[in-house]
Order: sequence, then structure tokens, then C-alpha cells
Amino acid sequence: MATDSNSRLPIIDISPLLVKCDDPNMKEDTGVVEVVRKLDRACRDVGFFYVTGHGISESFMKKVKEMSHQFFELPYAEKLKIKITPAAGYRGYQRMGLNLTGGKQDFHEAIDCYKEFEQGKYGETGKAMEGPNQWPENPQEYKELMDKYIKLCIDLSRNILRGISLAFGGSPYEFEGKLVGDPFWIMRIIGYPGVNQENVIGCGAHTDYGLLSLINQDDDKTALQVKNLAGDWISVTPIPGSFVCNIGDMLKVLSNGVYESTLHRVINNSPRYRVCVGFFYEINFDAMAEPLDIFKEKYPGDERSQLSKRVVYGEHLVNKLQTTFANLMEHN
Ligand SMILES: N=C(N)NCCCC[C@H](N)C(=O)O
Ligand SMILES: O=C(O)CCC(=O)C(=O)O
Ligand SMILES: [Fe+2]
Repeated sequence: MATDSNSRLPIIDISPLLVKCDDPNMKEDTGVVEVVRKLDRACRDVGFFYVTGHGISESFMKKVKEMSHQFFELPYAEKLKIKITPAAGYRGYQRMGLNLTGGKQDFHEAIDCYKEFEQGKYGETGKAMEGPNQWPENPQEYKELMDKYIKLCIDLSRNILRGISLAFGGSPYEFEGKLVGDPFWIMRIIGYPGVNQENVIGCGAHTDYGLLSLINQDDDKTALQVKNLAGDWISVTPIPGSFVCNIGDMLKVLSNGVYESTLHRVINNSPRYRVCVGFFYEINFDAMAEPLDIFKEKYPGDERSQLSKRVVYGEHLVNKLQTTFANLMEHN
């Protein structure tokens, strides 16, 4: 069993960082220093933390989940109007059980969205993901709401990453410019049905693919579990108005394995339907991730790393999609 001190994720109020995040000298501010210290600890110890004081209102976060609940309540035929296919760039609605993790079916349905880009922009690799995102015609308000939400999540992710850059001793802007000048993003709106049987795997153990994930989960069910350094699964009890934030594979590569992309899974043991909206902030689709100079110098070897030391993000993503949707054929 997890002991008390490592059974709850750190809670980080990032408001001092947000106040100063456009000031190039932000690292001289005592409030920022404190946030940066907490980010560093959290990223090294568990790779997951709650973020509060992030400036996105609790009522807006709730609205996003409420409208998503309403979508999943629609008749199946209605949801299928925006169904995901390889031809649609893996964008749209996926039925229950379509998603595979570790070769096993997950017990969830979802709408998957990705940053849109012009045809041909990313050559052969990008082709697999071309296409517009798919939204239901009704209510139109849903797409508008989610577009607004995406913009807020992009800004928030960039600002948290300024703190993380400082945490590992870089300039605040390590994740802007060449590597993240044109950040890719993913949004997954996920529905997990209620169950009356224990331990149904809503989403199998996995790591996220990019830099930073922002999880907006229903307040009244505990389902997300994170594997801590001791190897225990710890439950991520919702804190209303907070985001759960975690590190993805690209940040692991960039930090030379100093920051781990932590394994997590979802088990909704509640009899009620659970919604989670995950936003994933990534490096440029065509950027090559490799350890940043500051990490190469300080941490030459990394025995723990399961990922190769260099990876083009878009290739990593498309590989993941192909295993996740190995069952996806046109008749689905
Ligand atoms: N963009 C993110 N994080 N997606 C995670 C999806 C669930 C895991 C996926 N089936 C897999 O095996 O990776
Ligand atoms: O449902 C959740 O709480 C997390 C979902 C997740 O891990 C993912 O989509 O990558
Ligand atoms: Fe995840």
C-alpha cells in the first residue's frame, strides 16, 4: 500500500507564476521561485500534480464536461454521424471498446481532436492525420465552447512550461521557438460508462505522448490512477476547479529521462457515467526531440529510459495511433 506521504499528488497553486509569466526576469520573483521549486519536486517525484490558481474558471471547466455528458447521451446513430476513421485522420467519435491499450480493449468512448493543418504540410507521416475535426451539428454551441477551451488550454500549458523550464535550470522559453514554435495539440473527450462490477479497465496503463497533459475530470468520481515511484497505484481524487497535470514522452526525452512520463490508467468503479476531457500540449509535429544541452551535460547516461534518445514527435504519435486503432476498419 502507498504510505500517506506518497499517496496524494502535490497541489501547486501556479498563480504567482501566471502573474509574472511575461516578465523575462520572472525567476527573480520569490513567488515564482516557490512555484518552480514545487514543479521541480513534482516532476521528479511522480510526474503528476494538481494545478490550481490557473485562471480558468471552475464554471467554464464544468460547462465543458456538462456539454460532453450531453453528447455521450445522444443515441448511438447520432454519435456515429461523426465517426472516426483512418480516412478522417483519426478524428471524431470512437465507439466503446474501439480503443486498444496494450492490445486490450478499453471500456470508453470518445471524441478525438487534433490541431488542424494544411494538406501536405507534414508529408507522408502527417497524411495519416489530415482532415478537419468532427463536431455534432447540434448543438452548435458545443464546438464554439470547445474551441474557446482549447485556446485557454494552449495558453495555460505554455505558461506552466515556462515554470518547468526554470525548474530544470533553463531560460523560461526552452519550450518556445524552434521546438515548440508551432505546438501540436490533442484533445480527447472521453466517456466511461458506470458499472456494477469492479475493476473494469476504462483505459489501460499508458503514458501520454507529448509535453504536458491537462486533465479536466468529473468532480464526483475517482477513477484515474497513477503509478508512483514505489510502484503503487495511487488514486487521483478530483479537486473541483483544478487540472490534473502530467508529463508526456517528449518531455521525458528532452529532459534526458530526469522527468518521467508516468504510467497511469482509468478504472471507473462508480455506477455513474464519468466524463474526462484531456488536453495534450505537444512539440511541433515535425520536431525532433532529443535531450536538451543542459541535460546532456548534467545527466550523461539514463539507464531507465525506454524511449530512444531521439524521436520525431509526429512519428511517435502516428505509431501510437496505429496500435491504438488496430481494429479500426471502415465498417466500424
Ligand atoms: N493522447 C493520449 N494521451 N492518448 C492516450 C489514449 C489511451 C492510450 C492509447 N490507447 C495508447 O495505447 O497509447
Ligand atoms: O480519464 C482520465 O482521467 C485520463 C485519461 C487519459 O489518461 C488519456 O486520455 O490519456
Ligand atoms: Fe493519459
